[in-house]
Amino acid sequence: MSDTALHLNVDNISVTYSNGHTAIQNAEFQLRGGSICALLGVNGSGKSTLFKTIMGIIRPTQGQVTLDGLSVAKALKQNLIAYVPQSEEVDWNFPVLVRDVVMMGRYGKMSFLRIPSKEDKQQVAYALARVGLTDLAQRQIGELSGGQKKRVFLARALVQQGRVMLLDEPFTGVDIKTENAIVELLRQLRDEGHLILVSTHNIASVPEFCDRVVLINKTVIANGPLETTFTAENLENTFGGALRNIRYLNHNRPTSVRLAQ
Ligand SMILES: Nc1ncnc2c1ncn2[C@@H]1O[C@H](COP(=O)(O)OP(=O)(O)OP(=O)(O)O)[C@@H](O)[C@H]1O
Repeated sequence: MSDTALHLNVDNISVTYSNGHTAIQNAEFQLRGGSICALLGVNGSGKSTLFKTIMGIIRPTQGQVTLDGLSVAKALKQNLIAYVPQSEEVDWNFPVLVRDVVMMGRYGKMSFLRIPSKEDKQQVAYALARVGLTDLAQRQIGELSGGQKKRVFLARALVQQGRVMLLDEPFTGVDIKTENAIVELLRQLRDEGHLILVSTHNIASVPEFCDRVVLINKTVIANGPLETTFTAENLENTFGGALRNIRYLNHNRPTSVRLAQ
């Protein structure tokens, strides 16, 4: 990893919603570019809240998030962060074409008139090809399958060319072929120096493509390289009774994990 790799610093943040509920308390970890990190935790453990805080959608009540020393607001202005939200957070009835949703990822690079340049159009075409959606560019987003919808937002994040990519449950509702295609794309982005933070409930797939893990339950239970952090003990501390069928390999590292229904 080069010295120029980007640094994401989550510095002792706490987040309390307006109803008084504290979703994150004293969470702290650091990540660097050129890695794929899994964000793991039970339902309601604060994963989406953490993403939204890193994206500047929610302000922490304590602590701060910085990227290469920049505040989130400044990092966003420089288009450093791209976000692939959970599907439920998107209004799929909004009448807009696939191509236009992807073009939204270029808005930060356009003048206020938002007239796409040749470069903008080329980037959109390239991103659509990279996620295998070229043939669906003229479709309304509401007319896509679950997996295709995910890929539209991946393409939008790609054209933004952010150095940090946050993916909230990118594998939910997608078939195995699409999951493999997304994983391959994430690997390529990692190799290009991007920092990928991905929340997933598919714990069994984590060792296949992640180099690091952050385990959370309101606060950070453990974080670090896969080899030392993705351990049965840490997973049990994070998921408790929800874990079943852990098969252990060397070094106490699970090779196969299934969550109880
Ligand atoms: N807008 C909100 N106002 C109040 N509480 C909220 C709000 N959004 C989330 N919460 C609460 O904050 C906690 C963390 O929620 P969050 O959505 O971050 O969890 P998550 O780990 O992403 O869950 P999941 O795996 O189910 O997507 C939960 O207890 C949730 O009920």
